[in-house]
Amino acid sequence: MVSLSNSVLFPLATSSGFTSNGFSRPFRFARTINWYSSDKQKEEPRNVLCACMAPSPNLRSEESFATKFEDSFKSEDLSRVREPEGDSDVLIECRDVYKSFGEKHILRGVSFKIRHGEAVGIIGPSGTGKSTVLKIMAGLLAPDKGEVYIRGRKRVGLISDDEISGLRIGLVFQSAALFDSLTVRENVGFLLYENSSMPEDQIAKLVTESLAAVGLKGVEDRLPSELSGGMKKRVALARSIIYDTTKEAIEPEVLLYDEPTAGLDPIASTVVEDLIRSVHTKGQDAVEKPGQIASYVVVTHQHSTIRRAVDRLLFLYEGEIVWQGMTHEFTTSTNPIVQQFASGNLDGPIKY
Ligand SMILES: Nc1ncnc2c1ncn2[C@@H]1O[C@H](COP(=O)(O)OP(=O)(O)OP(=O)(O)O)[C@@H](O)[C@H]1O
Repeated sequence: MVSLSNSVLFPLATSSGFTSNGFSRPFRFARTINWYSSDKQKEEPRNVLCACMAPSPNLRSEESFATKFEDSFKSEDLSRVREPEGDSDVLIECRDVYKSFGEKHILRGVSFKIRHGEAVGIIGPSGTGKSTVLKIMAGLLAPDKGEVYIRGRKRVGLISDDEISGLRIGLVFQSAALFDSLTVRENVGFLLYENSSMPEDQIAKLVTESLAAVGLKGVEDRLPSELSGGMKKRVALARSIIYDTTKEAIEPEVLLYDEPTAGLDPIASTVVEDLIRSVHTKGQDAVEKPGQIASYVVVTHQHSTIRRAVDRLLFLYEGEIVWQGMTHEFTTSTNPIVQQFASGNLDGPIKY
């Protein structure tokens, strides 16, 4: 399976199954594709893999989830935070994860769990490693030390074809790096064109519906270069929510959004935030239904995104999760790091 430029959906991927053009099947689009994973890292076009695994789901209802978290994260001091009992609904867990780039020690013992039904935000100062955490969760980067568990099973290194399907993880990258030589229709429908047996007119219909869901109409035949930055982001989101409707049941899916509203005007941000909420299906409704986002994680700096699209927050600072709590607890926190970040004050423990 293939991951795409700005949005990625990756049920199963094989490190060995890719051809020289980066795709495991004869490629329908003959034009050259350049893919860059982010603005920060202009990289060579590359193959990105993904996928997942896991035991059969034993997932709890939305109600029990909500109750657990209300109870569990009242306290903001990490040493006092109680973990909810039972881990049967944990979809992704990072346990004591370390990651360095050369001399830069970015992550220094990051631990957290993403449970079925959750809408989690990761916040923290710039350059603190939030995108790195997402890439490690997605299996695009391997931790130097520590473990990533996908539905209770330890992932070994990067994603590989040895793994058993059981959870789809999608990553919507920070930049709007669509395939520049493909039309919007081809970009949004890419996975279906390449990996499904759906007829092209059916895919085209789904593309139009996905675009409509993000507030775009009549752009199917345009190239990315003919779109504004905000429109490109929305096209990428449309691609992240499209799915094969001919499948009866698939694994639950976790979507990871890297700054989905950065650079958008306030109204476009609201459209995207509401879309993120709308594709999220909690509880039993999300179990083994195609196209349902069981949980999602958003890296963001935007207050509106935190308010509208996130229920629980993880605060990453100096390589560790220094605070976590429900969104409504963020602004009333007495943690000096959180207080400084929430107020934007120059004085405080965070030094720039
Ligand atoms: N592939 C890489 N090679 C070298 N350094 C990297 C790589 N990826 C990230 N970094 C560095 O790791 C640090 C953390 O980057 P990351 O993008 O995860 O931070 P972030 O918290 O998401 O930042 P921002 O909020 O500004 O987007 C930065 O100093 C970045 O330059």
